[in-house]
Amino acid sequence: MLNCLVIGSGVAGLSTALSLRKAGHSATVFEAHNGPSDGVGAFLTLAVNGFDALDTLGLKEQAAQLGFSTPLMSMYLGSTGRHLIDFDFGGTLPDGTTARTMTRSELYTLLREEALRRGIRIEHGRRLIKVEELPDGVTAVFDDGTSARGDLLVGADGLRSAVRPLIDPASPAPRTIPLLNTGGIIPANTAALALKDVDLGVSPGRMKMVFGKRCFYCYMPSPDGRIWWFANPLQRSSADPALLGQEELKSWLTGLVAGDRTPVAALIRATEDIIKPYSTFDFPSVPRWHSGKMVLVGDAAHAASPSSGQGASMAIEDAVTLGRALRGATSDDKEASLAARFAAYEAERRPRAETVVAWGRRNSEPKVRNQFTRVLQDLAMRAIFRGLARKAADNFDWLYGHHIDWDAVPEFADR
Ligand SMILES: Cc1cc2nc3c(=O)[nH]c(=O)nc-3n(C[C@H](O)[C@H](O)[C@H](O)COP(=O)(O)OP(=O)(O)OC[C@H]3O[C@@H](n4cnc5c(N)ncnc54)[C@H](O)[C@@H]3O)c2cc1C
Repeated sequence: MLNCLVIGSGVAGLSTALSLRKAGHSATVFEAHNGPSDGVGAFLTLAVNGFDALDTLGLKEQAAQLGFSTPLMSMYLGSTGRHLIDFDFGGTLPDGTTARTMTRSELYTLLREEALRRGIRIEHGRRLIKVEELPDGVTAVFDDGTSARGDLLVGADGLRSAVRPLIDPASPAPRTIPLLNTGGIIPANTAALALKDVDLGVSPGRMKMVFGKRCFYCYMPSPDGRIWWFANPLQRSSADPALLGQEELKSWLTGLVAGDRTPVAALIRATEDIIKPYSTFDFPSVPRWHSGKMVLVGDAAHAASPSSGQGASMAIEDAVTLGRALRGATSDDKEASLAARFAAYEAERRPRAETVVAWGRRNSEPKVRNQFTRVLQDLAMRAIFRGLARKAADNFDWLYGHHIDWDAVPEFADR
């Protein structure tokens, strides 16, 4: 058995702690926030590959009750309102589970409660500032002057990881993506009143994605009457959008979508609390995911653009793979054995995670988005769009519908 210190209580940290427990180890999670933290953004869509990975932690059934099923995406051109194509959001598992959209707190609460149920301690208000590597383990030092001893340390501390530079001081800084993000959720009662004559053009379970000229946006109704939306403005405002008040924010955003033939302006107006636009980031490539007794998971290792819709699912896949790589390890093992296990984990995860990062980045460039829109218009005019787009739809499957046969992934001992 190993005594594992997990830094960060996001989706990566909590699922890694669960996976390590499942592998027979003890795990303690240390979180910088004073209380439970639900991360940035109001909601996320968990794709089928995320559910597949959760299944190995025994959580798929509960997770499949969260939020609402979102199996389909429909794409539209904002300027003409033209419907382009419907995509299957990465398939359906044999038992009928599809991608689901949920609030972050729903997913985090599920993971936290399961962690506590399995005897995992979550300690809040413990910000890691230093790690001392010892011949027989590690000591994590926190900013409140306390410390903790363990056999190994997992950096699940997100985009601005404190563990990453300890593993490799030359590791790059996060890259800003030219993609602002904003959005909101309209409660059912507001939606029923303010939007009663508005035709959304989609029903629950279908995410409507619109390529506007100056803004890319998505919205979807949930079965309980709420309406969820997010927007990526492709043009900056003259003032820093993060400093805009709600009314200024509404008029900037409605200006960006003016002329689009969709009801998004009404959605923006009906939202009481629009999320302040914030910049988004990714990493080109983190040279080393592990060193000595430290290893990275989740965004700390491979933050991808939100436009990939995959960061949370990738984090869960990491967690499961690391747990498998550490199965059977003990605190008596030599350091070389731990290094080999970490290397096996990294070899399994790096290619897929970095493909997602690269793919997300490509989709985040406004230039590419505009070109994509033009190409789509062009293809539509030539009336061969549908055939080609169907091919493109197949291309989504490697990402969202990717099914890892976890039983076939060799555990470390089998390699
Ligand atoms: C706008 C937006 C939309 C997104 N939409 C989706 C989506 O639809 N689907 C999807 O799968 N993914 C989505 N993602 C990506 C997803 O949110 C992230 O990939 C995922 O949350 C990463 O989880 P994590 O646990 O690695 O990092 P985080 O969630 O960042 O968690 C890291 C934790 O570590 C803590 N921490 C940091 N430093 C320290 C320290 N020194 N000591 C102790 N604790 C520390 C932090 O407080 C935090 O709680 C989206 C991201 C954004 C920004």
